[in-house]
Amino acid sequence: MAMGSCGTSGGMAGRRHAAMLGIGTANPTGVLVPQDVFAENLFRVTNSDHLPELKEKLRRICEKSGIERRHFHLTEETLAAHPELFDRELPSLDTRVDMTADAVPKLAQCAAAKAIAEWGRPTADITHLVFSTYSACQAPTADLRLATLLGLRPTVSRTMLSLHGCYGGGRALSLAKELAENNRGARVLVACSEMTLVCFGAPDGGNIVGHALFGDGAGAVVIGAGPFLDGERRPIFEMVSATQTTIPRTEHALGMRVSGGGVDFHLAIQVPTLVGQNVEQCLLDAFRSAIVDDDDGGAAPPPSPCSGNGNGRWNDLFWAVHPGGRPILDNINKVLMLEPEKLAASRHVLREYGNMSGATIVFVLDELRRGRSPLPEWGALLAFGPGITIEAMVLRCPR
Ligand SMILES: CC(C)(COP(=O)(O)OP(=O)(O)OC[C@H]1O[C@@H](n2cnc3c(N)ncnc32)[C@H](O)[C@@H]1OP(=O)(O)O)[C@@H](O)C(=O)NCCC(=O)NCCSC(=O)/C=C/c1ccc(O)cc1
Repeated sequence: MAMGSCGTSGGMAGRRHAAMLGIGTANPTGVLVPQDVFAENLFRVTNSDHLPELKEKLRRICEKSGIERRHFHLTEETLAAHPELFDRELPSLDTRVDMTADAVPKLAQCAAAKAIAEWGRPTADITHLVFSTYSACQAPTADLRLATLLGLRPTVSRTMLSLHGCYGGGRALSLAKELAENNRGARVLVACSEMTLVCFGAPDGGNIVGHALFGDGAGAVVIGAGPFLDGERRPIFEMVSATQTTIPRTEHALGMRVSGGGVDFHLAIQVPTLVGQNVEQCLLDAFRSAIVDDDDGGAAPPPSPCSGNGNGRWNDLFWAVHPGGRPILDNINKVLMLEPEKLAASRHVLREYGNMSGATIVFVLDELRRGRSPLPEWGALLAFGPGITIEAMVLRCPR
């Protein structure tokens, strides 16, 4: 069924949408843990084998997670040298802050170097940096360290997003779109770098799902709006419109809190249902605010939700959905009546890396553009996190 159009809202002649010009991802090279031995390993290295029922529960959760392997910065050797990282009785925040201060921006550097190389222009042409992480515990913050590692200009305009969790990547991309479209010639580097060592601890009833889900990784994207410069590659995805929605009265459902033992997080069992119940309205709002790029010489207008009832029509799009957890993808699939392959990129990233919080959405975008078959012209990006906040973006794959 073709997406129709019945007059898109707010066509704006001459408007140039920001576009992604380079994408890079990176994972720590140290530890790759297969999910089927994760529970066994975790209980052994944290001296928790006296809790067999909890271990069995983690094993059950791992089996249902849709994850096959995850990368971690933290090694068994480091844990052996720092028992405070798994003994909640011992203060460990200093250790975590010291360890992440360098490791988080260095992982971001690996992803950013790839994104910049693909973009094709000198690093000095980056004008803005937006950095997102849940490991930001000190100032000067990780964005400055990354700027130094990459050799960005001292005039680069930096913004740090901290503790946004899994919607951090979506928020950073949305902010970069605004910066690129409203500052002529701006080239914005988005970097998201997430490391579980800031929240790692011995398993207890409260954090068991997080242990099964989260992994370490970094994603980076260079974003700019036309006119494009010599040497710049063809836009990968245009960022046509973006919305942020907070689901009312769901503050309790997802959260993080810095304590003496690191960052504690909380994931309510209702999160997949809440996301499923609210996602279609967020998408309708995002598509309503999409603007026709009249400059694009005959480009089709964005699909308009006012010309149909939504369901089924969503299959005309490509999908970049943050794989927060397997049931979240299942619920979105069901609510939007998507064909199974529509979420294949999200499921692939979940399977190969787990949930890398804000960085994950960059992995999904990277996976999508590497796919064998051509993508539909229009697509949707979704990311979720504490709030519950849903970031939605209408994307266009230039022809
Ligand atoms: C793999 C799970 C855990 C289980 O699969 P299932 O299909 O729901 O299976 P079951 O319904 O049989 O549940 C298996 C067990 O897991 C338990 N469980 C099922 N969700 C739960 C639950 N949130 N609590 C605590 N027990 C549970 C459930 O009660 C059950 O326990 P038991 O009967 O003893 O086997 C699945 O529910 C899942 O992936 N849930 C996580 C979804 C989720 O909230 N994702 C986070 C989205 S937001 C985001 O991406 C990041 C936020 C973030 C936040 C902080 C940070 O630092 C960084 C990032």
